[in-house]
Amino acid sequence: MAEQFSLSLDSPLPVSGLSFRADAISTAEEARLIAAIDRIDLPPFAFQRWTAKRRTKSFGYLYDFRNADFGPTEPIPDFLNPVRTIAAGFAGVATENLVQVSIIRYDPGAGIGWHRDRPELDAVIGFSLGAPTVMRFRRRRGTAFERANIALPPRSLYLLAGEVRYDWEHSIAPMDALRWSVTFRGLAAPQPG
Ligand SMILES: O=C(O)CCC(=O)C(=O)O
Ligand SMILES: [Fe+2]
Repeated sequence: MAEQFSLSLDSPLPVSGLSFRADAISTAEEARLIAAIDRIDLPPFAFQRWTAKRRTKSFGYLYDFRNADFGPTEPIPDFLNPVRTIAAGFAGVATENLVQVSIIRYDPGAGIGWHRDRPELDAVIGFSLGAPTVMRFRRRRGTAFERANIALPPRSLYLLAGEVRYDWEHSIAPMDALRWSVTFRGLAAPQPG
């Protein structure tokens, strides 16, 4: 039978490798980021021949889901420097290690389906702006799924590393109000040999 966890902010985090910080940025910084993001052209996410409702753009490195190409792309814009520094401090890595960022705009009706982030990059560190949402986690256990949720209020920050990054999938149900996310990813540790 699948177990259902529900999380309030002062409960211990239910999945190993998951970290969370409320109020990681000020409301003024949130407004500054949203205004800067709104000046960027965010195309709808394209996967093979489909397009999704969420709009997204990556900087630093790009995994192109249309053709599975992974490689360098436009540099991370300067307006993201303050949050890049905060994300690095939160994850305990050097700022230069956060080589990729993806910006997503979820208009009403847009969500993100169950997935694990691509393995080309390592830690995943995400800021939430705008409407609050819930990130859902699941991992297969025999014939059922073990499940967990975390509330993502605006201006909060989460880190997915280790188990939650590699063993669990995550998703966000279609939103009913506008939300943006700014997600930094770190270089994977060099493989031995
Ligand atoms: O919007 C979010 O916080 C999650 C984004 C996400 O899961 C992803 O870009 O892989
Ligand atoms: Fe993801």
